[in-house]
Amino acid sequence: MTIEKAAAIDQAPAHARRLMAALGLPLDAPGLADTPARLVSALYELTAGMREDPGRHLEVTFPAESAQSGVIAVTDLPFISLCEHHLLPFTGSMTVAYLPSPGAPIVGLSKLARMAQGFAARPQVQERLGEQIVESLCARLDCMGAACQVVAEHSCMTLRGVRAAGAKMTTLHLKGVFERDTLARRDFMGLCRA
Ligand SMILES: Nc1nc2c(ncn2[C@@H]2O[C@H](COP(=O)(O)OP(=O)(O)OP(=O)(O)O)[C@@H](O)[C@H]2O)c(=O)[nH]1
Ligand SMILES: [Zn+2]
Repeated sequence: MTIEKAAAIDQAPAHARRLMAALGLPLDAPGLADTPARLVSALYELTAGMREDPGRHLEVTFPAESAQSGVIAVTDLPFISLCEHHLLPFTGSMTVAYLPSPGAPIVGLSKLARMAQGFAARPQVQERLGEQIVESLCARLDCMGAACQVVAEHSCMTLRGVRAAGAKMTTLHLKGVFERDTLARRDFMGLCRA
């Protein structure tokens, strides 16, 4: 973080306090005294992906054991993101996959999760999140394609507004071989949530 940004974040609890005051919240109540600072701290944590390049996690690779490998996927990957319209969380799970080019290095499994969670830790819409994940895989890895399914519950839609408790959004992004080849797509869809 730059010195300018460090100074700005120091001011943030005072701004949060003004926001709470404008809402008529009882700032003098003992339980709320530290809430402005906690709110800033929580939002800072939930936007950590703004302060990193999530794709850098894909730089840790290993030589492939054999020249021909199949689809590599991580399934049921949990994530927390912030809806950019309301700054309320949306949470769920993802299936993230890529097909390495023959003989190309493969990436450490946890790095797929770190990369995906890094893009999630930004103000997002779900569609962009899935797209950034497949674009990052295709840009950083020697692969024939990448795919990502995201299934999430948006609290802006379940806890407020239309209050559609339990409603979920599903998005699918397919690139390269997953877009062109029905067999690769079928393999991927077999790994995804129904
Ligand atoms: N496509 C898409 N829409 C989203 C996502 N997150 C939130 N939204 C929607 O963004 C829209 C914002 O609409 P607005 O009318 O500006 O906001 P609002 O008045 O709070 O709308 P309501 O939620 O209907 O009360 C809402 O329909 C949200 O459900 C997302 O990841 N993808
Ligand atoms: Zn929202």
